[in-house]
Amino acid sequence: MITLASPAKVNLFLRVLGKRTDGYHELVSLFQTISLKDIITIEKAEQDQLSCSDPSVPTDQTNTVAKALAAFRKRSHDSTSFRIHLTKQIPHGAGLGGGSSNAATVLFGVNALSSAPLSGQDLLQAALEVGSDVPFFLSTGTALCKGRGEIIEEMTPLNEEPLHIVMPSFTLSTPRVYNLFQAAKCRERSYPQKGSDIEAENYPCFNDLEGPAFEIAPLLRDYKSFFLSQGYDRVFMTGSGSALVVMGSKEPLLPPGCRHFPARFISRAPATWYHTESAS
Ligand SMILES: C[C@](O)(CO)[C@H](O)COP(=O)(O)OP(=O)(O)OC[C@H]1O[C@@H](n2ccc(N)nc2=O)[C@H](O)[C@@H]1O
Ligand SMILES: Nc1ncnc2c1ncn2[C@@H]1O[C@H](COP(=O)(O)OP(=O)(O)OP(=O)(O)O)[C@@H](O)[C@H]1O
Repeated sequence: MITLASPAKVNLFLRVLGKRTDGYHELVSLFQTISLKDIITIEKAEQDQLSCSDPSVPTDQTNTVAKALAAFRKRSHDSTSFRIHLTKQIPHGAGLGGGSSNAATVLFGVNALSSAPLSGQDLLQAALEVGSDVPFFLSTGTALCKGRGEIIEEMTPLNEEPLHIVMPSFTLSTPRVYNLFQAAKCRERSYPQKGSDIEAENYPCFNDLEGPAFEIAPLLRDYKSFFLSQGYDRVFMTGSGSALVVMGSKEPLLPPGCRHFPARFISRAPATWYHTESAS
């Protein structure tokens, strides 16, 4: 049996360039893994069995882990069955990529337990089949991502920064947020075009999806203003929301009903996976 950490991500900046003919949006985003994590155990078994500590997460074929197993088998032609258990701590519908991270972690784990039939490139293709955010989680933790998110420029780790994830009592649907995105309503901002242009201690923090997300959930705009009024200068939504990121070490005062997760940036060494103890 192996036990692996499955970390959340934040999008430190997320620029949406426009809608493509295939329905997806073209992005440029600085992705970073953080210490908030799920724990996944994987072992070989007589038949597939998926269980989860959170009863609100489906354990059928719609679970990203089941999709990852199917994508692995399609390429490896290996029919070994696995018992997989997810201990969830990452809130879902949050823009923290929890389901995507679980899928990448399982791709890494079953490939390792099966003596690595898939190459790194095969794993990336299997990952993209599951979702746009999944390939990033096969990186070492800091990357400038383009395209749907699958064109990954790995970077050296950024400076350690404490942050706070604030999770409202409501979630947001990724397709719904993208559907409301209007490029014309977005403020033009300059952003680094290459990973090598990004400084470890100085990078922009913004999210072009805040406009549509705040339209769906106006409370989120009030929450952002509330944190800015407490003196934080970097407050932004991650992914398609609904979680907000508040950068800084001081613990923020929370609006009623919100949950709070202190976190920090993490990375992994190539050829290993995220350690279960490397997260808070
Ligand atoms: C918002 C982010 O989390 C930023 O990292 C991602 O772009 C979302 O990635 P994800 O959750 O893996 O999304 P997917 O499962 O691939 O796509 C769900 C839906 O989101 C929309 N979608 C997603 C990614 C993208 N680049 N453009 C899109 O328009 C599409 O409507 C798609 O049908
Ligand atoms: N392994 C999984 N973990 C969490 N949710 C899952 C998983 N598999 C399927 N889901 C479903 O996917 C939905 C979105 O979960 P996820 O954690 O990926 O959201 P998210 O934080 O919005 O992610 P993203 O940033 O990738 O859009 C959940 O509401 C849940 O029903």
